[in-house]
Amino acid sequence: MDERRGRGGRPGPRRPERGGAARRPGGRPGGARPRRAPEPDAPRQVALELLRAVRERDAYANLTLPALLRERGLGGRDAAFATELGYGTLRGLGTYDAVLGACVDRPLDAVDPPVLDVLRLGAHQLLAMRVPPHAAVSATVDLARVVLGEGRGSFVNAVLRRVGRQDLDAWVREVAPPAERDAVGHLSVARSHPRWVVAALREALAGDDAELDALLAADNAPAAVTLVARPGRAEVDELLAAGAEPARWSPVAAVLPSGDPGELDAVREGRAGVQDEGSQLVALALAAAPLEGRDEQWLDVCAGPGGKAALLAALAAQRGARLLAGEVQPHRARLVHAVTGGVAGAQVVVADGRRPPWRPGAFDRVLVDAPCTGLGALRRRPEARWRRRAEDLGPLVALQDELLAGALAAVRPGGVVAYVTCSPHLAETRAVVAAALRHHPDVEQLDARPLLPGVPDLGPGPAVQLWPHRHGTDAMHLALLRRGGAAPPS
Ligand SMILES: C[S@@+](CC[C@H](N)C(=O)[O-])C[C@H]1O[C@@H](n2cnc3c(N)ncnc32)[C@H](O)[C@@H]1O
Repeated sequence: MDERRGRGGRPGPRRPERGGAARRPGGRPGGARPRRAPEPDAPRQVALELLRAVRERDAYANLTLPALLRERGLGGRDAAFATELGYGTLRGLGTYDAVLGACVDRPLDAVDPPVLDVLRLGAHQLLAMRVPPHAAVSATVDLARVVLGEGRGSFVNAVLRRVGRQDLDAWVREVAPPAERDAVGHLSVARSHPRWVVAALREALAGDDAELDALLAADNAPAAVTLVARPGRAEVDELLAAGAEPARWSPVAAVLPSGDPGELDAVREGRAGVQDEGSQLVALALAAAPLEGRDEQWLDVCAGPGGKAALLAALAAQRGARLLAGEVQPHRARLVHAVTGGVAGAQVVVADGRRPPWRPGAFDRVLVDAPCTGLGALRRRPEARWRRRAEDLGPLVALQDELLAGALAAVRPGGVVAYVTCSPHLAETRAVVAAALRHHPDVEQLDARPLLPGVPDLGPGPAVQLWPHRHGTDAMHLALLRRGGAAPPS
């Protein structure tokens, strides 16, 4: 099929309706109307601009989309539609490209990238949204005509008509390798994750393919907006009174079912914040870890942008302890300052956790929330799975090893280090901890599971592994390590 062939499109002007049938304006008596370009459909245009920004500028979708919505003045249902279309298309790219590959008679990388963006948007509407098929095709073709020109419009029309000939399940049966022959390849296409990511998650789930399927499906669903009431500064009841609902696990969490969290007083005033429940649970676990002797100085080695630092600083202040938050990037250190600034004893310093300015052995509790692949937070970052490469692992693991060694040097004998990643990848979790235990014979790993009271299915221990499909949280990993030796007097 040639995208430049023919001048397709429908006769006469049409206004694409979001989610509904294309509507014809009232006809004029007496014959032909001059041909007009279709009117732009703002939510679809916004979704298309989002795809382009991610593709061309490596933009972060979760930062770009809100700005585009503001710029276009979109709110309410239009904003929700643009969000579902843009984020859903980015998440589903792997599946949609496999389908489109069967509908276009050339390799997809020979299709102009802007045309491919439009085709992907059309495929998402046809295969995963409740948009009537004729409206999905006509509104997307109109978008192509407005943005790319008439000839591209007829190419898009022809391809999307092929896509629409069967539903998603039928397409997956046709284009994915059979699960019996290639389970990883099948799930990679069916659940739209890169093959190396599926293989890594499968290993982390000990090869249980039913659980793996549930995890990959959970990655494709938007995460709930979870709030944290920072202890001593806000109460969960205040969040509930403002429209939030009780959360499942964290005693300081509430879930906001709809609306802008920035409109809640407690969030605007920094007494509460937006934070995944898994992140809350690992910070609460570090604060609750049993400790002999002094409990005055806490350290967060990798604090930016500051979600866990804000919670730890509040918990420390309640007990008369103080948090020092380190962060290597100055602009991220400023973000940490913004969320911890009002808390007694909290301090922020720009520092490299591998060559830190603080005294060895000075801290009683240390958090190292290490930079990682982020494979546990794919629900929140629609494009992240396509951006990460398996080759990123080596340098990240080397950095994680060094940062954990730095944290173990910073903690006093008898003190506790929490090693945390928002990735369940075994190379970033179990292997990093095993290497640290090998290199530090005086360090013992504690069973972290009892420190998350009431949370089931945390894995075989001693580390904790949370999962989106089991707990509704990001896939946070927590290992708790205690440095040996006699505790200093309190
Ligand atoms: C996973 S994020 C931490 C998230 C943070 N704990 C929170 O809850 O908001 C990792 C952070 O480590 C920082 N980082 C990377 N290398 C570092 C280093 N060598 N020393 C200190 N911080 C580092 C990154 O800039 C990033 O802000």
